[in-house]
Amino acid sequence: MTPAVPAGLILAGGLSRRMGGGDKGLQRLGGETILARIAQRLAPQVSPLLLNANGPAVRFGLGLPVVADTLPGHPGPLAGILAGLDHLARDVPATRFLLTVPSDCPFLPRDLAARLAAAAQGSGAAYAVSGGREHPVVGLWPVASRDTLRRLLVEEDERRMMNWARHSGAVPVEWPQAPVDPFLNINTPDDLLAAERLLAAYPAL
Ligand SMILES: Nc1nc2c(ncn2[C@@H]2O[C@H](COP(=O)(O)OP(=O)(O)OP(=O)(O)O)[C@@H](O)[C@H]2O)c(=O)[nH]1
Repeated sequence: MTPAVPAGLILAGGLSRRMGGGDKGLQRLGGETILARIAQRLAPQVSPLLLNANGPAVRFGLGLPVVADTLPGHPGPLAGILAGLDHLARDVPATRFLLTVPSDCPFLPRDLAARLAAAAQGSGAAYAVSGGREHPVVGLWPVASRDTLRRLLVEEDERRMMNWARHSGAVPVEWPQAPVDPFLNINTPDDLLAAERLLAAYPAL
C-alpha cells in the first residue's frame, strides 16, 4: 500500500549550462525564484520536503534540509534520487516513498503527489506525462528500490531516467496541458522569458 504522504526532493544538483551557469532554480519568475515557487507547491503535498544540491547550499536560502550527491562527477538526476532514497532510509525510516521533481518546473500540479501515489498502488512507482511527453524526473519511487538504483548507476553506468522508470515498473500518469503544460521546464534565458509571458497571461498559475 502506498502511503498518502511521501517525502519530496527537489533536484537542484545539475550544472544549468544552458542557462549560462549558476543555478537555474535561482532565476526569478513573477517576483520570486523558481525554486521558491516549486517549494510552495510541494510543501502541502509531501513530508519532509528536501533539497538535493551540490556545493554551498546557503545560496538557495529556502531553509530546507539539503541532501548532496554521493556519487562523484555529476552523473545526472538519478544520482540525486539515489542520494534522497539513501537519506530517507538512514534518517527518516518511517517514510517509504520519495516524490522527485526538477528545479526548473515552476507550474507543477497541486495534485502531483496524490495522483502519482494512487497510480503507484499496484506497481510501486509512477511518473508524470503531459501531452504524450514523458517526464520521468517527476516521479514517485519506493525507498526499497535504492539498492537496485545504486547497482544500475554504479555497475551498469545507467544515466537515463526513462530506463530507470521502466526498470522499476513505474506507471505513466497523464496531466492535461491546459491552460499551460504543468511540466513546462526552464532551461534557457528564452524559456524564462516565455514563462514570464505565460504568467502574465495566467496570473493564477
Ligand atoms: N543531483 C543531481 N541532479 C542533477 C544532475 N544533473 C542534472 N540534475 C538535475 O536533473 C534535472 C534535469 O537536469 P537538466 O536540465 O537535464 O541538467 P542541468 O545540469 O540542470 O542543466 P544543463 O546543464 O543546462 O543540462 C534538474 O533538476 C537538475 O538539477 C546531477 O549530476 N546530480
